[in-house]
Amino acid sequence: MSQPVLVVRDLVYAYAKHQPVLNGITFSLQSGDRVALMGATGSGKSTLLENMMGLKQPQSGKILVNNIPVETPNLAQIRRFIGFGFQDANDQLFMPTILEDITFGPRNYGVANAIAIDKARELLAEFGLEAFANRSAHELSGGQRRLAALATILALEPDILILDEPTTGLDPGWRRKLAQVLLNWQGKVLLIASHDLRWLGKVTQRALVLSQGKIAIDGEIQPLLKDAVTLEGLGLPVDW
Ligand SMILES: Nc1ncnc2c1ncn2[C@@H]1O[C@H](COP(=O)(O)OP(=O)(O)OP(=O)(O)O)[C@@H](O)[C@H]1O
Repeated sequence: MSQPVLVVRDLVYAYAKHQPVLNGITFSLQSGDRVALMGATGSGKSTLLENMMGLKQPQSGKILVNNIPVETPNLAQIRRFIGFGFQDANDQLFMPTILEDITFGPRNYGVANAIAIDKARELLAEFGLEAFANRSAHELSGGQRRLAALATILALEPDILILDEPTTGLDPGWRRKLAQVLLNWQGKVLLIASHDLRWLGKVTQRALVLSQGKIAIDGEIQPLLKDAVTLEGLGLPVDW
C-alpha cells in the first residue's frame, strides 16, 4: 500500500478542566480517499479537524501529514498541503474582488500574477461564477460565496481538502453544484465533517464515525447509510 497522506495515532485531546473529547483516535487516509467525518453534535468533529490543522495541541498521540508531524515548527509546511474550509465563507473572502481573493494565496506563495489569474478564471468558470470575478463578496449570495471561498482554497492546489459543514444554509441546487465541484476535484484526500448524511453519501466513499471519544466506525459509507439501527445508536437518526 502507498504511503498514507494523513495519519492520526492514539490522539487524546481534552479542553481544560474537562474529560477528553477525543480519547484514543487512530486512523489513516490514503491518496484517493474521499471520507465523511460523522458524529452527533458535540462528538468532537471540529475539535479533531482543528487538531489536524495544528490549531489545537493534543495531550498525547500524533498526527502526521505527508509523514511530517503536525507540530508548531512544521505548521507553515503542513498548511501548504492542507486546504481547510471554515464554516463561515466570509472568513476566507476579504479582498475587494473575488478574483483578488482567489489569486491572493498563490501570489503570496510566489506564483506569477498572470498564472494566478489564469488559474482563478479557470476555477470561476468551473464554478459558474465568471460573471462575478470583479465583484465583492458582499454582492454574492450565500451559495456563491461558499463556492468562491472554496475556489480560494483549491487555487492553492492542496493535497488534502478538509471541509467543516460545507452545505449549511445551501439550497438543493447549490448542494448539488458543490457536490459536482468536489467530485471533479483532483487532489489526494477529501475529508468532510457534516450532518448532511445523504449529501455525504453522494460525495464520499468512506465514513469515519466519532462516538464517545473514539472512532466507532471506519468503513464504506453506503452500507452504513442503509443501516438505520446502527446510525440511530450513534446518535445519527436518518432523515432528521
Ligand atoms: N472551548 C471549549 N471548551 C470546553 N469544551 C469545548 C470547547 N469547545 C468545544 N467543547 C466541547 O467539546 C465537545 C466537542 O465539540 P466539537 O465542536 O468538536 O463537536 P462537533 O462534533 O464538531 O459538534 P457539531 O456537530 O455540533 O459541530 C463538545 O462537548 C463541546 O461542548
